[in-house]
Amino acid sequence: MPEPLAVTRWGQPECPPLVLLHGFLGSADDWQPVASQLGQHFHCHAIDLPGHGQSRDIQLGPPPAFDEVVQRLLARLSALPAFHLLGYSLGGRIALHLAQQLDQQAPQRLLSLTLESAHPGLTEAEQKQQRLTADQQWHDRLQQLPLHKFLEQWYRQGVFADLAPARRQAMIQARRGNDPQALSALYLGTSLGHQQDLRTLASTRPLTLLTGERDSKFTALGQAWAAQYPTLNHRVITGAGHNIHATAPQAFAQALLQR
Ligand SMILES: C=C(O[C@H]1C=C[C@H](C(=O)CCC(=O)O)[C@@H](C(=O)O)[C@@H]1O)C(=O)O
Repeated sequence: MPEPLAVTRWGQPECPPLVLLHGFLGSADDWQPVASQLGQHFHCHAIDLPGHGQSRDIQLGPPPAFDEVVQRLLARLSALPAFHLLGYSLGGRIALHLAQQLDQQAPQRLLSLTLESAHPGLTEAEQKQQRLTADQQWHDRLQQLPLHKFLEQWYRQGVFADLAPARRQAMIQARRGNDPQALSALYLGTSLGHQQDLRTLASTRPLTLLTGERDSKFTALGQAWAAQYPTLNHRVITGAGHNIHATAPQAFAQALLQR
């Protein structure tokens, strides 16, 4: 019996369950800025993904790993008849794969799907290969550099351009407890280069995408996705960047509750 994924629970047990999936380098602790507000409306179940947080020792097989992560999540959530699902960035990409599986197996179990700054998938084989190459290069830096130097480079990527120096340093400090070896399998196994193009989910179920006004890349992705699938509920959060729940927690919680 494989070790279960770690889960942190809070909020009102009598309220509807909300499952939360953090992003790369994160953990259940990442939801702290919005925990109080979400806990008033949901029974929150924040998962630590493989290699992260209290699931640090949970490892995955060779890439691609989306199916394996989805099976681990289904095993961890088997006691929940139905739940709302929220995923941030890498966690949102995993949430898309989980939603696809649930929609095929037991669609009634997924009460709603909300993505925060998550890519729906690449469409061309060449794009996927280029992404796999880029992610391998980031992986190699993660293994070779001191972690704080990796994090300095990581949080200077374009999607994090909104971060003021103090906020960037706080992000870096919050991530310094990670184990680069432990992070490796999830990062490579759930690379965007391995992800399916799951845009069509926006036409088969209610799907909300939140992007930050100051994250031009993912806001543009959301606008293009909504143009192709007008049923996508794309909300742009004013003043926020890629990590909306950290930089605009009030607006994030309000958008989630209004979805
Ligand atoms: C830089 C890009 O993509 C990466 C950025 C965000 C994702 C993530 O999980 C970040 C979590 C955080 O540090 O707050 C990550 C992912 O989805 O795997 C991406 O690799 C980009 O330009 O697409």
